[in-house]
Amino acid sequence: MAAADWGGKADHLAGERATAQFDVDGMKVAWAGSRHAVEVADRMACLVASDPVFRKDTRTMLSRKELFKDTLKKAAHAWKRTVELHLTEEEANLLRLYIDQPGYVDLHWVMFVPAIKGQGTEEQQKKWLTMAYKFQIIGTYAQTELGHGSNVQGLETTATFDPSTDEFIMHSPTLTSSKWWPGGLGKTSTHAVVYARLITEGKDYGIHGFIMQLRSLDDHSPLPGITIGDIGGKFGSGAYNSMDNGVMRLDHVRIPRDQMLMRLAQVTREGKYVHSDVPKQLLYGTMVYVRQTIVADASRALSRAVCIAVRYGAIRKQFGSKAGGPETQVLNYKTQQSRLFPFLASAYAFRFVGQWLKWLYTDVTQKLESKDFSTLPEAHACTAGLKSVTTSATADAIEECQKLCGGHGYLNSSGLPELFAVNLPACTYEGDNVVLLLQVARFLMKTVSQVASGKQPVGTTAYMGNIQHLMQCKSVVNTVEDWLNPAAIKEVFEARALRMAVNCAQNISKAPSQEEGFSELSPDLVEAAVAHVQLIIVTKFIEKLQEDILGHGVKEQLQKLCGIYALHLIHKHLGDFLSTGCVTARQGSLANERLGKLYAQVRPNAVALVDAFDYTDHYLGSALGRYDGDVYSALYKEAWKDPLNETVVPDGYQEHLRPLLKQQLKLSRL
Ligand SMILES: CCCCC/C=C\C/C=C\C/C=C\C/C=C\C/C=C\C=C\C(=O)SCCNC(=O)CCNC(=O)[C@H](O)C(C)(C)COP(=O)(O)OP(=O)(O)OC[C@H]1O[C@@H](n2cnc3c(N)ncnc32)[C@H](O)[C@@H]1OP(=O)(O)O
Ligand SMILES: Cc1cc2nc3c(=O)[nH]c(=O)nc-3n(C[C@H](O)[C@H](O)[C@H](O)COP(=O)(O)OP(=O)(O)OC[C@H]3O[C@@H](n4cnc5c(N)ncnc54)[C@H](O)[C@@H]3O)c2cc1C
Repeated sequence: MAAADWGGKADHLAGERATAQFDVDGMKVAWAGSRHAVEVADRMACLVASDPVFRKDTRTMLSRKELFKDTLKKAAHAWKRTVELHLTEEEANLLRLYIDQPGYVDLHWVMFVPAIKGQGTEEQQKKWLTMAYKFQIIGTYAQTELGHGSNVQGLETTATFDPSTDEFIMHSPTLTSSKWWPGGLGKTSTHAVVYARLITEGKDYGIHGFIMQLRSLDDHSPLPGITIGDIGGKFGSGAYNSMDNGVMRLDHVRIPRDQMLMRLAQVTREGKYVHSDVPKQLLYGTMVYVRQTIVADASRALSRAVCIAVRYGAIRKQFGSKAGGPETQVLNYKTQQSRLFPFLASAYAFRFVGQWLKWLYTDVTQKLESKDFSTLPEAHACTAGLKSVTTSATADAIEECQKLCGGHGYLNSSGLPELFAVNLPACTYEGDNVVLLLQVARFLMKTVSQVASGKQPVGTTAYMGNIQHLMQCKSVVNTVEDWLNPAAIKEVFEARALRMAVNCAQNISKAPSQEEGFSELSPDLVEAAVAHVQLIIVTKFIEKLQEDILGHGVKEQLQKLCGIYALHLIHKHLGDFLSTGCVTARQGSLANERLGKLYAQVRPNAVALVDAFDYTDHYLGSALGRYDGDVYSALYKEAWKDPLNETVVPDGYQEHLRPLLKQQLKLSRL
């Protein structure tokens, strides 16, 4: 795919590609999940790359207004192409992904539609989704308020039932109850699922979802009683500024009773509150769904950054050998490899755990449909934990990739600043990462206490059932080669995670109350949660390697990457492994030695390993990450596109620069 994009010009990376020891096409299949997935992704990526409307090379130079209009244009064109080409849902989602410009459509498809699917009755779904699927209405997800985001139960917007008219009165009683942040709310959405406190018969029943029309379908003006606007510019140029995150205040706006999403609870004509026999946590179901998709987003964002840094590292040369030989490719520096290759391994690790999480989510959804709610807590813990660990690691890695590319990485034309700015908020939206890790910790503390009372844990906490062994085992690793053994790796990750969780549980039990103990221990709990989530990622990578993986050398490369992922974590978190007694200092240094050998083995395959992500130059959007490696011509060309270069002498010369220079010249002659 990328080769087609490259159009037959000189391949400055050909030498790198020639050293690959595996079948890149086979790796593309392993990455994408199936041959079919590669094929559909290729077709959609080409469709976007070849359409001038989807150009994005000057995006960071647009004003906010121009960028927003450009986003509207792209979204409308994407919809037109979707209809004209009769794209399937899978194809349409990929088309949107490769357009690569955050916009109202994301919220419409990723949150508004799933919220109605998950929380609406069949009748409500039929009515609203029919319109949403045809884009007759545009929806958003209006939960967060100016005063509360993480604490959903603290939201203040009210929905008071009025039995005399069979309506809810939607109201923002305070400034802090203003809805604040919903994407697409600012200027685009015609409808929203609004979360508000349900009040009926004088009683507050807490947060529920309601469908509200916000704007006229004739002239787009806000409906009476609704004040609405954009919340203002955000971090970075271009980036998330294409999205109209919005503010909304409601002044006693009336909506019919049947616009309360009634799958989980209902209000009768008389105003009686009736709760269905489903857990109330299903109200949070849309967040579980989106958190699961964000793990896939994280692996994609990380792989883009790594692709840019690896290709550029192979082109960029600094310093020669002392004997006056050729200059060294910066990718050959061991420090560059030890900083970059763990990200390469993490991109693959996150991709595979994301594929597994998608499976888990589908499995839980099927169980919920048959009223089996038993796996919901685990689904919540896995989605919250993986969303948190993968997005934090990704944001940090993109920032480091900028540094790995030196000065040129700081240019917008490297693609890295925008990639960072777009993905940084993933650490916050859909749940602040620390708040989510505390949810994982809560789940772990419950599991530890269940294990103590003899209950056998299942799923991702099944390892905790092996408590007798894991609390006292010592790693058998004795040589550098022993760290190649997946069972040895898994054992130390399990022992570390369990011991950290048990330590926390024991310390909490010493506190005056469970709540005080949890609060006091929260920094440790967050670390225990990270250890548990990293164990899940390592385990799923190891399990992936047990599948049939086709293609010459593909499995061998993945084994190396799996080793790098696990061993770099042991190196990075050696304090945890040492303090919990899972490994000795000597075993820690053997792990590091093994890591160095793995980096050397991956080096000749590095460019091919990022080629396997199968990104077009359009999607990558980087002068440094081009498939053909023609970096310097691209940087040079990109510079001239800057509006500052539209004139040789800059605007402002006559008013500010010329008088200054003349004045100084006059003074010097005195
Ligand atoms: C598509 C690409 C386009 C191209 C663009 C290019 C790049 C862009 C890249 C990506 C963008 C694409 C997609 C991204 C999509 C969206 C991003 C944009 C929009 C973002 C939207 C939002 O942010 S919406 C708002 C999200 N808000 C939150 O997440 C709030 C976080 N807070 C909470 O979830 C909760 O309040 C809480 C969990 C922290 C606490 O809740 P509370 O009720 O107070 O809880 P307790 O702690 O007491 O828990 C009670 C029990 O409930 C259990 N529980 C909690 N949550 C859940 C759950 N979700 N599911 C199941 N169970 C849950 C909890 O465990 C307790 O159980 P126990 O009592 O048994 O212990
Ligand atoms: C780009 C972007 C898009 C968004 N889109 C939407 C949208 O479409 N719809 C929507 O409804 N919302 C949206 N949001 C809002 C988002 O969901 C919230 O910002 C998020 O849930 C975090 O909540 P907060 O802002 O209240 O953070 P806060 O909770 O105020 O966090 C502030 C700090 O306090 C810490 N903290 C908070 N609680 C605890 C605790 N219990 N223990 C320890 N530390 C704690 C956090 O770790 C953080 O460091 C979006 C946000 C962003 C940035």
